Amino acid sequence: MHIDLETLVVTPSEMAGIDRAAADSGLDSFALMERAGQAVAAVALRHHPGALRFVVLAGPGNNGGDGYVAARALLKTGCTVELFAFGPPPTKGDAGRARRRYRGLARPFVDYQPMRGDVVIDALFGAGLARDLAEPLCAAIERVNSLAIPVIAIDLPSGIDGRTGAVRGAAFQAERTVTFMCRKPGHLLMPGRSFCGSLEIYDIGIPARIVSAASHHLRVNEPHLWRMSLPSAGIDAHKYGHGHLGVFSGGRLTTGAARLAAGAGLKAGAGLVTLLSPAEAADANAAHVTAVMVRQIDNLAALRTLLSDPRFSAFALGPGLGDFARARNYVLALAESGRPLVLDADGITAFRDEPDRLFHAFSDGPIRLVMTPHAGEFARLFADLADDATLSKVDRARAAALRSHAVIVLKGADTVIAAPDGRALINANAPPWLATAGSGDVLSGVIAAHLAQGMPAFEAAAAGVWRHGAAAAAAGSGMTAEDLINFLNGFDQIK
Ligand SMILES: NC(=O)C1=CN([C@@H]2O[C@H](COP(=O)(O)OP(=O)(O)OC[C@H]3O[C@@H](n4cnc5c(N)ncnc54)[C@H](OP(=O)(O)O)[C@@H]3O)[C@@H](O)[C@H]2O)[C@@H](O)CC1
Ligand SMILES: Nc1ncnc2c1ncn2[C@@H]1O[C@H](COP(=O)(O)OP(=O)(O)O)[C@@H](O)[C@H]1O
Ligand SMILES: [K+]
Repeated sequence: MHIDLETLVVTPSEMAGIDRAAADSGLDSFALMERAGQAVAAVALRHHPGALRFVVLAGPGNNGGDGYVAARALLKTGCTVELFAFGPPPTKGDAGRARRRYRGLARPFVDYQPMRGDVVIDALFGAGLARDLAEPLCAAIERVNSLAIPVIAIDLPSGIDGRTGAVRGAAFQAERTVTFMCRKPGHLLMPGRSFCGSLEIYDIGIPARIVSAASHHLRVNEPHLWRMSLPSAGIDAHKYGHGHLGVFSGGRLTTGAARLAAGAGLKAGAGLVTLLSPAEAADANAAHVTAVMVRQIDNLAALRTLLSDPRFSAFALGPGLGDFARARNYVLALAESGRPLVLDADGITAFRDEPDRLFHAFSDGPIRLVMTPHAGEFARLFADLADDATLSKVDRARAAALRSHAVIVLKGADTVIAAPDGRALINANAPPWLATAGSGDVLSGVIAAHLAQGMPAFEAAAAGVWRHGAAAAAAGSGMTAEDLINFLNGFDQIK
């Protein structure tokens, strides 16, 4: 069986379990450290063959142990190497052994004076970072950062929490980070990701089955995880075979957001898309669309009539909607109808005073609600989860999915997609220019188009987030939300 470590993400505590399982299976743990440190030395030499001196900053644990191995390997090649030890130098275990085999000088950390021309090997803390860094460490790290000294971080830039991606006091702004076996959440979640520089994942020889057995369904969002759920376009395809998506429009002055979602839905593959518009905005909508249709829906009775047409296969509600009472009534009617729904923006905010009513409405049967909040909208429905500083973004999205019986797309530079069954993905293909007015509306439309075509909710959301990021990358900086729609690729072009 092929085990895919490429997309797997393991937390530091899972990694510690993997370490133990590897040792229990008879693997030589010192050999793992040796390979880790050697890999770091090789990376340092490959990228900085002309360094004036390599400065290894070694901590008291196994991250430090990797640093002693790297220092020994670099010394052997004739480089200038200086090692500064923070805290009590390791005496026991693999790190103690690595320290004893290093024959160079180990000076106290406080003696380190950063100089231009240094290349720092950051071996202070990795997976074992347990608390905020104290002041002398923070000051030293900030000094290295301010001099723009290249830093090669071992496992994680010291100061980055591997579980949450948070900065614990201060962190090295690494040029590159060398990690082992697979990525950790701190490499992908913000702000951690922005401190890692380019990431190299090195296989130090822990069997894949041991790594995957200890992990808990967290992965990087990549097409092969959902490609098999994509709708296929047969030669005899009919437009209704690709579903009919209904997108609810806001009032007279706020119709643009729904039109972005509707346009994106059509481009993303829905067979038909209809804007469901209040009377006051129907003309404005009709004047602006061509392939997208417009239908007037002014009240619950009209919506119920529409829902009696079984060809409407999914809905998107929220972008630019405005009227919260209307939003709640419509959402509850949609829940009753059993149709899948993407709930975004005002559709989410509409339930801020009674989130349980929303969750209850979708609590039975297969998952058919996808919510796409940014952090602010998330806090409106899940205030306790948003306020709990001990939770990572993954923990938050997972807990919210479980509570709401919905797929949660918690947006941002590091969008997390989570399902009630615990599956979670971190998205990593979105360029920063995706943060532009209306791009969230486009995302709602793409995900809703996938639902309309019958994709399961988690895969629909994951594929939507990825296609959205890929479209932004293809559109390039300076794009607008309208441009983004035009750069959505067909399913057959997803590599
Ligand atoms: N998993 C694997 O298979 C492999 C893992 N490998 C490597 O092991 C690394 C994990 O090693 P690790 O568990 O020893 O933790 P590590 O990051 O060295 O830190 C722990 C030390 O730091 C200290 N400390 C913590 N926070 C602190 C703070 N704020 N301020 C000051 N001190 C603080 C803490 O002290 P304590 O909390 O006990 O007081 C303890 O002494 C991993 O990142 C990878 O590089 C490789 O060798 C290959 C195989
Ligand atoms: N720094 C960033 N890098 C990449 N993508 C981002 C960044 N910030 C936000 N995004 C993405 O941009 C979109 C913004 O959506 P949203 O917050 O709803 O804005 P709007 O309401 O203007 O559409 C989301 O898909 C989000 O994941
Ligand atoms: K480190």
